[in-house]
Amino acid sequence: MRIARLEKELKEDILKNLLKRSPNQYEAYEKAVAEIIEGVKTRKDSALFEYTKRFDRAEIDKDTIRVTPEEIEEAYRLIDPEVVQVIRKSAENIRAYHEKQKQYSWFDSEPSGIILGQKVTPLASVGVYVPGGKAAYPSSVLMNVIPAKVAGVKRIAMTTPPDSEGKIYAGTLVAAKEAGVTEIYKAGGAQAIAALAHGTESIKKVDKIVGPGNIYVALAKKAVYGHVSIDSIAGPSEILVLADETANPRYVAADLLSQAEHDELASAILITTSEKLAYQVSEEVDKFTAVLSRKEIINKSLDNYGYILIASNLEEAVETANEIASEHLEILTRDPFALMTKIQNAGAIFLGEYSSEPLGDYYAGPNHVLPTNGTAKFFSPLSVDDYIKKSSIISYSREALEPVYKDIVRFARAEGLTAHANSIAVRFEEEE
Ligand SMILES: NC(=O)c1ccc[n+]([C@@H]2O[C@H](COP(=O)([O-])OP(=O)(O)OC[C@H]3O[C@@H](n4cnc5c(N)ncnc54)[C@H](O)[C@@H]3O)[C@@H](O)[C@H]2O)c1
Ligand SMILES: N[C@H](CO)Cc1c[nH]c[nH+]1
Ligand SMILES: [Zn+2]
Repeated sequence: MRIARLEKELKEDILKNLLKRSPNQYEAYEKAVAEIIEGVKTRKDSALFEYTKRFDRAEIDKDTIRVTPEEIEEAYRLIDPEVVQVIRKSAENIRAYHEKQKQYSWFDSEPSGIILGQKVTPLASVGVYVPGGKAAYPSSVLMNVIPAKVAGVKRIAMTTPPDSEGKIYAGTLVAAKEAGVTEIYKAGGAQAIAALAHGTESIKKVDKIVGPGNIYVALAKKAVYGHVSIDSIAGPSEILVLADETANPRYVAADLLSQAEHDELASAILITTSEKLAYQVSEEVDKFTAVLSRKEIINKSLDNYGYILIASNLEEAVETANEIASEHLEILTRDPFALMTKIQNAGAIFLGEYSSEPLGDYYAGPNHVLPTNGTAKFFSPLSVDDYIKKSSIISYSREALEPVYKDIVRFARAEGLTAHANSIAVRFEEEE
């Protein structure tokens, strides 16, 4: 991996390079995505099937697009029962964590006759995109669906690309069944997002689309936003490791590669105060990569967005980490908790040498759909909040309104809105 000293210019170059991965920079893909969305919007199922044939090489029609109960039963037969057990345990952890995020309606009432409150309502329908191009992601099924179930969403329509035989990976189907998905469709990419947003003969429109995906998926979500709601746009995976001389170089290398293997556009960055560690990690990266099955993707992503940066001190390391605002941040230093308090921007923070990133991807419970491309500066992990909406509750009795109504009338008149003033004053006409 390339090793460099962390200097101001280099820091700026790296940030620019990382930001190139942002969906805002992908004009080249935008046109293709716009055409796909327009196609599905106007020609519905027929366009959806056509694009599925073109991009996934699968023959899908109105009779085969929706996954049947028999296909799900078959998936359970195909999948190793021990994997089913792990999916169940992991689902339990995810459910327990997200239950703590649940928000409840509340009402405050005062003796004067004022009731104020907030009513929490789950969204009625959600579309969950599960990526399936370069890898299958049963874990992402759990991460997207379980918070929706905890929130109380009734209709959860999942889409994921089929393989060239029109099938979906058995693990993805098992995870969907375990998590409680109500409908599963064989559709991927921008065409799936368009179908969920605009509806087709086979897929009914949803209110919100969530889930990560490649550049086509991300841009399609961006394009349909406003017509439906979306979660934040989770793009290619990222890891940033902050390490000092106490870190184990094999662990650091392994953790960097865990995210580099996702995608050629994934990013893996080490910032360390130890030059010795920098060189050791680079060696370990080479050794691991040589024997890893996804070495081609890894090599490309490391060439594109892999860096080992040597910082003069931990303050400089932390400052850079905050600017990069990585999706995942691992802290492998003498006192990780002390450093964590200085972290302003990161999607998920992993502390200590036994908290490797995949623990969060699969098992611990917090969501693995996290802000990428520097958006951890203002976005949060996917959560139960993404699946609810709130309504304000206001109720005043006559006794509560009477002492304040003239103030409200005055305020409305000050805005020149006499109908507003009238709607308050009309209730006290006899006192005027
Ligand atoms: N942030 C997260 O939580 C998270 C979780 C899992 C995966 N990911 C990321 O999601 C991404 C998954 O990407 P993927 O490609 O494996 O799967 P994907 O399902 O997102 O994309 C596959 C689809 O892309 C479309 N496509 C491919 N080439 C196309 C072309 N030339 N023109 C138009 N459409 C085309 C096809 O329709 C195909 O079905 C990776 O970047 C991975 O890092 C993120
Ligand atoms: N690391 C990914 C999010 O960036 C999530 C994932 C799913 N499976 C493995 N990893
Ligand atoms: Zn991962």
